[in-house]
Amino acid sequence: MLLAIDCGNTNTVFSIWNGEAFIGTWRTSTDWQRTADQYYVWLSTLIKFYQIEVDITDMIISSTVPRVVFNLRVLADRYFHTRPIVVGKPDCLLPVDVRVDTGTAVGPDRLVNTVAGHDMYGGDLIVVDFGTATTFDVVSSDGAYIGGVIAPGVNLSLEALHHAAAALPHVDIAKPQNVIGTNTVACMQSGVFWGYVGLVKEICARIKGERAREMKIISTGGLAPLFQQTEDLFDEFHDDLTMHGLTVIHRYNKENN
Ligand SMILES: Nc1ncnc2c1ncn2[C@@H]1O[C@H](COP(=O)(O)OP(=O)(O)O)[C@@H](O)[C@H]1O
Ligand SMILES: CC(C)(COP(=O)(O)O)[C@@H](O)C(=O)NCCC(=O)O
Ligand SMILES: [K+]
Repeated sequence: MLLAIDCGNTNTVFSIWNGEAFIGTWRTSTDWQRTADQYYVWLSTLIKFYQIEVDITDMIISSTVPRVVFNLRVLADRYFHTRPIVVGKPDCLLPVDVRVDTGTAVGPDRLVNTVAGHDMYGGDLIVVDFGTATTFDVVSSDGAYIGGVIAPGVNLSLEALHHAAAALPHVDIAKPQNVIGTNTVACMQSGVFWGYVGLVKEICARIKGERAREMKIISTGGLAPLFQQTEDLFDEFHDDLTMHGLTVIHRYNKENN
């Protein structure tokens, strides 16, 4: 069985797969100081709670936080006696090309999203991932990652308002009923939510313009469901796109490495 780990700047998601069959998924906050022993206690407790038969033989990691990889490697070695594939490392093969400026270290999550998008939807794609940051990954007709856009994340934008302005409270994001807010919280939610709708529309339109072609827009990430509530920003929504990409990359490395 495969343990696939997607570590973002906010959350780390563990998923277990038996070939193509999905077994289970659990989420913890990202903390580079968490040790291999702590991960194992947490994971084995959940597996026991759900009464799942698990035999992990393989592990693949994508991490936007380089420091967490050390303890995840120890987890693989000590508890599962396996050497993990780490996306972005030279010994991890990718089934797609990466066409960016020399020396650019593309976020591994963006590479994984590209592979998943290409596997599921072919080419000419824009993958929008609403995580800590909001990323737009542009996928060419042959499935290559050819660049994209990085914008501040939705929660990050709300946090920035709260931190910089003494009278603005901490606010959770929600879709506001109206654009004109009649209280502070509604005003802040409106600015970020509708501002984001505009940001997504404008950036996607300009990407399509620059590429001079129609492109399919796919959304994923923790906050993607929020924007599913608004008028057709996206052609597809895929909750666990990144996890799917990790299984594809794992299989590709098993077959070719
Ligand atoms: N179901 C949810 N409802 C509300 N906020 C969420 C949910 N899941 C994640 N978030 C928030 O969305 C943001 C992005 O989450 P996530 O996609 O896990 O980020 P990352 O991949 O960067 O760790 C975080 O600020 C997180 O707190
Ligand atoms: C842009 C990101 C911070 C997004 O990370 P996330 O929101 O998923 O935690 C991550 O992909 C990253 O660190 N990228 C490196 C720079 C690049 O992709 O060009
Ligand atoms: K992201």
